[in-house]
Amino acid sequence: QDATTAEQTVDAMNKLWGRHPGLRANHAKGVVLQGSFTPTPEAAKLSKASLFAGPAVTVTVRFSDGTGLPTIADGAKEARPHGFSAKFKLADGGEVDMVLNSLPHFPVATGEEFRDLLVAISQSGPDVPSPKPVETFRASHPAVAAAVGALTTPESFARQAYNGVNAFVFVDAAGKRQAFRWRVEPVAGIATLNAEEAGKRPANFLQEEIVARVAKEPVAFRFLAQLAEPGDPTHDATKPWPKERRMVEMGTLTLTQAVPDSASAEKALLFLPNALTDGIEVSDDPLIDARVQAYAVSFGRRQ
Ligand code: HEM
Repeated sequence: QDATTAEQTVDAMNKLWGRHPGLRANHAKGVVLQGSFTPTPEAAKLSKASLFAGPAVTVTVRFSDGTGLPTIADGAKEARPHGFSAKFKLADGGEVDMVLNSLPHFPVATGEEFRDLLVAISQSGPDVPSPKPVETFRASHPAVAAAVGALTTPESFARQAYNGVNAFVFVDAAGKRQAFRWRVEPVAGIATLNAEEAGKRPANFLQEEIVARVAKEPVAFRFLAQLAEPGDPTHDATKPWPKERRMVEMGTLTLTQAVPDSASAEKALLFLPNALTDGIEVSDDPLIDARVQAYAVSFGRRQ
């Protein structure tokens, strides 16, 4: 993907949601917490990454609402998908990032298509006659309706499952490669609100609830890797793999405290889907590079 696509994508986000100094072009509203990740013995068999060799490492997590609107209500339909970003601090000084959200799969397969979708939305205001550009786009991209239709509003950031959507590749000590997708499940279980309940909640209920919850008790998530079988597409994030694919338990993340000054912490943070370590690699999914470029453009604009 050429660099202009990323610029055009962030331009489209800024047009849709406004440009807010110091804040992210997408997932602008968030909250930062801290904890640790403990790998399972199975994890070390799949990947030689030091992250899975143990002992536990420190992790910074940012939960977020969708869109670049910094004051969006957490219960709004547009605040979905909710985001989950994690930065693992390795013993060797390196870092691994995981940038997940609550979509079961992505609405489009490439960065160019995502830019086109955002542009179509920005050209489809209430006064535009049908078929609006976004309606035409959705008609030719059925994965959009399937992805968006599966979204829900959680009762808590701690009661939501998050998906990696993009495929990555584990490399084990013998050099064997295994494509996988991340799935993060809340130990407290999934709990969703219906539209009416979500609409009645205070604007910051998810942000405030997670801070209050972690002050009382640790908040834990299971990290699962869904393993691809030969023939499963790794280059197309619109295509979920069959449900019966093996899910390997890779470890548990336990959040133990909110970061005292979340606003300044999130300003300094940049999560990149290709920030990996020896033993975890990118796949042939073109969205990964598209994301990396767009996140860098957004980061540059929010300095
Ligand atoms: C071509 C596809 C995509 C583009 C262009 C895109 C673009 C962006 C941009 C520009 C930001 C703001 C980055 C920053 O300022 O740090 C962002 C944030 C984010 N995106 Fe994406 N995104 C894409 C796909 C995805 C996918 C597939 C996921 C998850 C599965 C995802 C999850 C997130 C999350 C969780 C954040 C907030 C990061 C944080 O907490 O700092 N995005 N995205």
